[in-house]
Amino acid sequence: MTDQNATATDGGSVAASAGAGATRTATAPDAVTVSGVSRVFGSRGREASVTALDDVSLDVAPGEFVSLIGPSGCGKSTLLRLIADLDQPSSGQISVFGKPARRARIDQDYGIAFQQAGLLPWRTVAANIELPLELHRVGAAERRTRVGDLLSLVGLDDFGSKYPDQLSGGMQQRVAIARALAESPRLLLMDEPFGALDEMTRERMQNELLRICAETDAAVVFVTHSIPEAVFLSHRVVVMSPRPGRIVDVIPVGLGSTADRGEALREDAGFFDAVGAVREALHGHPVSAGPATSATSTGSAGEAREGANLCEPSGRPAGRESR
Ligand SMILES: Nc1ncnc2c1ncn2[C@@H]1O[C@H](COP(=O)(O)OP(=O)(O)OP(=O)(O)O)[C@@H](O)[C@H]1O
Repeated sequence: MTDQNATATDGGSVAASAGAGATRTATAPDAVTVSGVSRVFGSRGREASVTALDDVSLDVAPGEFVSLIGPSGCGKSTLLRLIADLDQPSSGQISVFGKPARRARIDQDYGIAFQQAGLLPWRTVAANIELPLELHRVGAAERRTRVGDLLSLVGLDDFGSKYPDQLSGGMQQRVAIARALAESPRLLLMDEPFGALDEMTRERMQNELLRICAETDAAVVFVTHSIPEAVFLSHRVVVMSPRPGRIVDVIPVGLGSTADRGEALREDAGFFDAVGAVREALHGHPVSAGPATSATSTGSAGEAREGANLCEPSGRPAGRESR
């Protein structure tokens, strides 16, 4: 595993190559490879065209947790949709586990969870979770077993027969995550899945997501506006510029494996250092690398904590290259 990272491309954007914290073998393809991808939305009538993404390159290793963060409209959701094959790039290539994105979608190589849980209100919790299995003609007995396992995994054993409107927002989101995991994907694509939750529920969900990732070893591409959330969850935080969206910095978070992360991390000095580093990068002042020590140079824990209160969290930068 390389220690990350990021290399400047001709256009000034940063190519983020898979790295820290995940297990890469010589033969396994990356979970996600985005190469020189741009997305230009066409003009309508008198409206000018919109370049949502410009020359974005990003690799995500198997089992790696990568967050995308950047100002509103910088193309985070667009990038996630391209990876999920819900939209096509104007130029560049995307592969998922070495396959074209379309093939990966057909093969159900990934699960998706968005900000709105998107549950079907007329189906019970169990029936929502088993929907992807039903669509792929998995037998009833196997579906029942799998749904039972998933309900346990997300801590909803007693709620399988309830309907979505009988659950809290956090519980609904857990159902959506269970559904995304139904086919044991090796990759999860998550677009602000906790954005609508209160802070306490959100932190609990973050803990659960880490536990689930540790258990399933899935890679995750996670869109968020919260720096602390990105830092707490990720092996690397990818920082994007205002439109046209480019990757301007990639910050490795050296806070250990997903399995080792717990509540105590939120008070860890390394966490605040990493929050500070991401915040600086977001404000256009990427901090030069250096393992652990360089993180200290991003500002005091107190300053970083202030940054966290402004919007975000995560781990100690383990050394990176930037533009
Ligand atoms: N279907 C579309 N047609 C035209 N423009 C689009 C379309 N989808 C996205 N855009 C534009 O592309 C840009 C990037 O949008 P996107 O939703 O990816 O940003 P984002 O970073 O996810 O924003 P936010 O953080 O606010 O969710 C925006 O300017 C948006 O208006």
